[in-house]
Amino acid sequence: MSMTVDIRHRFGTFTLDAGFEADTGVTALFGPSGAGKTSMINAVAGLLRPDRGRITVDSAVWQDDTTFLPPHKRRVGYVFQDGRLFPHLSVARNLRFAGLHAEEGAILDMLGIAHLMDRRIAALSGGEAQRVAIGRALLSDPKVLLLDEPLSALDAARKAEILPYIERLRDELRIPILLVSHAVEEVARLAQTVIVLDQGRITASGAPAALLAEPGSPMGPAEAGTLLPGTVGPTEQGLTRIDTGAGPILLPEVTAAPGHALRLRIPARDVMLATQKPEGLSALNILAGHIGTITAAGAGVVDVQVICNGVPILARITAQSAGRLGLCPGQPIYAVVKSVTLGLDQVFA
Ligand SMILES: Nc1ncnc2c1ncn2[C@@H]1O[C@H](COP(=O)(O)OP(=O)(O)OP(=O)(O)O)[C@@H](O)[C@H]1O
Repeated sequence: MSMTVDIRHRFGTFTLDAGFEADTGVTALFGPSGAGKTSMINAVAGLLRPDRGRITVDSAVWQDDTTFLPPHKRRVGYVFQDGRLFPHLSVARNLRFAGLHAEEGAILDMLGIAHLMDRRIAALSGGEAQRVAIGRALLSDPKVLLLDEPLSALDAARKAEILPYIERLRDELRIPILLVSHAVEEVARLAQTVIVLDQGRITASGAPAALLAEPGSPMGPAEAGTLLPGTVGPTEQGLTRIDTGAGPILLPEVTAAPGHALRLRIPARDVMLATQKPEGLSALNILAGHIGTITAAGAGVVDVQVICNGVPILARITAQSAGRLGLCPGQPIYAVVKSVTLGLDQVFA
């Protein structure tokens, strides 16, 4: 299944003018507050009627110059930031409001909420309530699932609890999922494709790893970094070795079992460079490589791509340091990764 969205709409001085295609899986709409993310998904849901637009889902036209399907004729599941459930009613009653569906059991299992049916919404954790809200959206058998910052109201522990369920939806539902988010960690973990919106326009799109690895990243210069696939190795003295293409990386104990595949996020600002192999350093991870590109990444800073065994790692240093060290492409270099910055919140499957 796939959808195409192309919208132009004016709110006073703000103009939304953006188009994209989304396939099965998660497409993230990413950008700062006021960029137009919610307006985009509201237009998909039919809650906003854009001045001009064309929206198609598979072969069905939801909007074009002569058509505008009202919201109830669009097969969308919409999950709002705050869930919008009826707090005084049970989970079962809340779900019934969406109507019954033959695959109900499978959806409840997929979200891990089957055992919560008799509980009142008010007695659920924030994460459980959001899973119920997603369940309610799915029970209408939508062609497209819209998630508007579904995790933003949750604390870190609840976020961690719900993320695997959203990953299951991504992997098992055969429909496009549009995820509105301004959290890089979330997008990096969940999305196959990121659409970066700024002031109503698309400024970049692509796989999160590719966008983050671009010097001065279009997802925000402060976010530039590396998403590095790895495999969990042995744990010794509280440190787990992750084997990556760029070399082994040590992390404070990782709970995933040896052999488990995961990805590390290494923010460019947490990587230092040394022209000689450092000795007597508290940082544990020193990767040998050579310099690929050196690109200006904002006022007084450069992003240096270090190629380690063919794998690029991004380092953010001051332009002054780059000059002082005499860095140039092709030069042998050591990337020093401060292991303390690789917390478990940045390690995910
Ligand atoms: N109904 C409306 N009337 C007038 N202006 C609106 C309306 N809805 C949205 N806007 C404006 O359109 C712009 C985009 O808003 P939108 O909510 O789509 O952004 P967003 O990226 O989702 O932001 P946030 O992350 O804060 O939710 C903002 O400048 C907002 O003030």
